Amino acid sequence: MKYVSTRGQAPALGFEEVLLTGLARDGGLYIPEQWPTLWPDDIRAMAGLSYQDVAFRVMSPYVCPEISEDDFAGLIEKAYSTFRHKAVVPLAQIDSNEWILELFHGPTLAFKDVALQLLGHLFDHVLSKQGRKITIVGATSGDTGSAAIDCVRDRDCAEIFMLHPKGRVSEVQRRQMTTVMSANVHNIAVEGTFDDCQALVKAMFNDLAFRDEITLSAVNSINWARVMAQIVYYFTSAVALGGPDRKISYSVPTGNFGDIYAGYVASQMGLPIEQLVVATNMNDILARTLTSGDYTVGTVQPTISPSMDIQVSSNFERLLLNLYNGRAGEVRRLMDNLQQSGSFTIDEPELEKAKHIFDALQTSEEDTKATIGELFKSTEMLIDPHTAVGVHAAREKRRDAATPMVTLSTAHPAKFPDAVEAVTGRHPELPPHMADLFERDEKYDVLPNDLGAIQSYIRDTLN
Ligand SMILES: Cc1ncc(COP(=O)(O)O)c(C=O)c1O
Ligand SMILES: N[C@@H](CCOP(=O)(O)O)C(=O)O
Repeated sequence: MKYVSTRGQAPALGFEEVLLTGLARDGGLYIPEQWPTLWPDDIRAMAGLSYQDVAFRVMSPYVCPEISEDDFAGLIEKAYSTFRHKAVVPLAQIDSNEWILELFHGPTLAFKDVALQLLGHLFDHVLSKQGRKITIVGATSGDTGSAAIDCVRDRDCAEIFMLHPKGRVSEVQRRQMTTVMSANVHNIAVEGTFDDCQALVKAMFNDLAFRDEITLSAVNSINWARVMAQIVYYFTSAVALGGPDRKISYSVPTGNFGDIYAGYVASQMGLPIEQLVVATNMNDILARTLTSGDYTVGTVQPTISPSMDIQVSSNFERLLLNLYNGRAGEVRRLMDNLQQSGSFTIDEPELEKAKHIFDALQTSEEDTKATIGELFKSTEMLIDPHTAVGVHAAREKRRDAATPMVTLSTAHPAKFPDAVEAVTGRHPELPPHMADLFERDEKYDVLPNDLGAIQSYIRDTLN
């Protein structure tokens, strides 16, 4: 499989180089040259298989034979052995024909573990084969950070620098990152928003001399391998609910558009998906764009679902290339507009194409809280605020009550205890391996939102 940049001006790469490269050298994101197809019989044959077996069938066309089938199957086994649920991502029914897909049973209690536990093993495998070391620089609004740190902590092959927006992640999220004392882990609280952190990371990738000097790699969803691993759970959940002989709809709490883009890829590979609902909080740039075509960057507003407090949504660029049928010149035109004026407009035919499968809704803080409360009352289930945004949008935007609707439950409620307790009166408990989180020492540095300052910090730490 070859991968090409969304902007069409970087070399095509194989899987291993895409894994290590992160952002393409022309500023674009890598995607596969074509989608592998899984035919209805291939999908039907997934019924009753373990998550690991389905993961192999879905991902191996992207990875093998560059990594041998045996090695890849072994990496998958190791990656999902750390999950607390045998099904890895179980489904829970919340109403008639309505489900949540629990993606938070990994070590750091968020859906990011599903991809990042695998990424850690892929990095190890490829880097030891090539005898190389990398420096990872990532940006987090709370969840990618701890999941990425967990997957590379104490490994010789990587140093990791994680940028989070100071004061804008939950205390549990911050402590999950800053209480890791491993020598290869470096946390930086940036005086800015998540968008600032992400822009700093992209600027480091676009500084080609710097990126080569430190052998820069990515753990954010700009890395194709992140998206790839997230495709799998659309297949496992659809098959459990009668796919491919029945269409399934999904509602996905959305920020950087990685998780829902993985659903779009699943549909392109052959999974019959009726509808993908883009569920945003008050930071509604994606809901606005998919309604009117106008992508205009606004100011980030803090919410009770902080991991989605994002305006500049990285993976939307991947969808644009698909909507424009691979015409990278069109993506460059839109991205140039974005850089120059802070906005772009999707052309009408491409917007219509998107609307075939995507619906979108912005959920207010009040509706988020009401959904947490309502679900607790009707099912005794505690859900986190991100999941609540998804459930609310699922209920408002559902096209057909006969089609099963699955909301991706992206984080454990104990990551956001204050918001959940305020509504339900019930304190969601952290699992035993994190029970002493609030007693652990923290280690992090605070830096200004300044590229030079952060590059110097990274250079000084590495030397
Ligand atoms: C808990 C949670 N839900 C939803 C999202 C949104 O996912 P994506 O950025 O892939 O759209 C994030 C982070 O991005 C998250 O941490
Ligand atoms: N919500 C994310 C933001 C980063 O998104 P990513 O999927 O591109 O890593 C977070 O929790 O850090």
